Amino acid sequence: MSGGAAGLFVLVFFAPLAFVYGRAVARSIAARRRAGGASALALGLPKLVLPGLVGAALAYRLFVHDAARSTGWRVLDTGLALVDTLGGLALILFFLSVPFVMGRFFGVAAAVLGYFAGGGSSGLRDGADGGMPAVSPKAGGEEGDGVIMAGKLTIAIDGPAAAGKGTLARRLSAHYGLPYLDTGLLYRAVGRGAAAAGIDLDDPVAAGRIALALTPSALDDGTLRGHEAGELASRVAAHPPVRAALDAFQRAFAARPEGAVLDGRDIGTVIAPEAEVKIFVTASPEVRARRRTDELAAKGRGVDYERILAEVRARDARDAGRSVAPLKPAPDAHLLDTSEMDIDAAFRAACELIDRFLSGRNGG
Ligand SMILES: Nc1ncnc2c1ncn2[C@@H]1O[C@H](COP(=O)(O)OP(=O)(O)OP(=O)(O)O)[C@@H](O)[C@H]1O
Ligand SMILES: Nc1ccn([C@H]2C[C@H](O)[C@@H](COP(=O)(O)O)O2)c(=O)n1
Repeated sequence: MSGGAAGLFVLVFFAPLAFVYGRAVARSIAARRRAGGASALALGLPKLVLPGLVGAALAYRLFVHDAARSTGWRVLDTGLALVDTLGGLALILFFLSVPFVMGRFFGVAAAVLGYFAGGGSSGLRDGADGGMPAVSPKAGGEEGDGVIMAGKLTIAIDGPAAAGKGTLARRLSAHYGLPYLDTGLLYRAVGRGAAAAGIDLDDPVAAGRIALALTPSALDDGTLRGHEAGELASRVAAHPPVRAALDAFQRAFAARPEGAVLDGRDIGTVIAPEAEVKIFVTASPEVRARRRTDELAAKGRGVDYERILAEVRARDARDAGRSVAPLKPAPDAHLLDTSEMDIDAAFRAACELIDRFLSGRNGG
């Protein structure tokens, strides 16, 4: 076998091992990036120095060695001989060095492109990460309504209770063919889990433990969307350990290569500050309470508008007043006040904002 063919064989043979190692490198860069804020490229480049040198020596040995002739320059010839010897040594150790070199390059490239960004702090894993299935990987299994997009599009929707975030987010997800994550559902599952376990909802450590143990099956409970689970959610959501435990899953979802739609309270400010489009949906407390009352009445629940209004106000105050990730618009969010808009009008207004962004990006 020629040197080139042997080299190709070695690369293909070690590709699976390099993939596994590279994925670990990408995850570690993603975790450090979240902790320190530096870019994936800045964190990844130093990791390429040693594998770069070893890789160059290996490549020289595998692909150039046979063809190498004297250049007539003594210093250069000595240098190349040294490189050749180093490559030979690396070849001897190739069981270690080839997957290491390939894996490092693959891992840094994956981290820069945003793959494998999940840090794995809770039992939840984003399906894009090769782990457990995502909450809603596709918009109800539909393709987008004929919208073809080039490049990532993450849409962050935030706003107070009953503002219409979920209604809008689901329609945008279907329209643009993006996966959707209702982040409130995560906090609802933790609140419900904490109540079921009989722990004190104001105990941050105990609630944090429930969040760490959360698995996707806990999200299947249809009653989580109810009013009571919302109140429990709002209480446990104020605890830093709870938010920290749910952080990696949400960030990984937002960082999917194609993008995603997420709705919640801190998507534009904390979870996906790099989102391409951020919308802060709001409406007056009276309008929101009216919508919620009508929604519950339509389900046959006897509800009192004044009580719902008081609860909406109390939830707003708790969500906006907490010290971690409070409800507030990101500085670059578009405000969408739907007090005077029906669902279709709110959807059209959001699409206008998003389409304007897309056409600007495409140079249109
Ligand atoms: N623009 C709108 N006009 C009229 N009704 C609306 C509008 N947007 C949403 N609704 C209705 O208001 C109710 C609350 O909407 P939705 O559940 O989407 O709000 P949300 O912000 O996701 O609430 P939560 O904070 O509980 O997650 C639903 O009954 C929905 O159909
Ligand atoms: N990103 C999020 C999402 C939700 N919460 C908390 C605060 C809410 O009152 C509660 C329920 O959310 P909903 O389902 O009504 O959107 O969960 C949060 O703190 N951060």
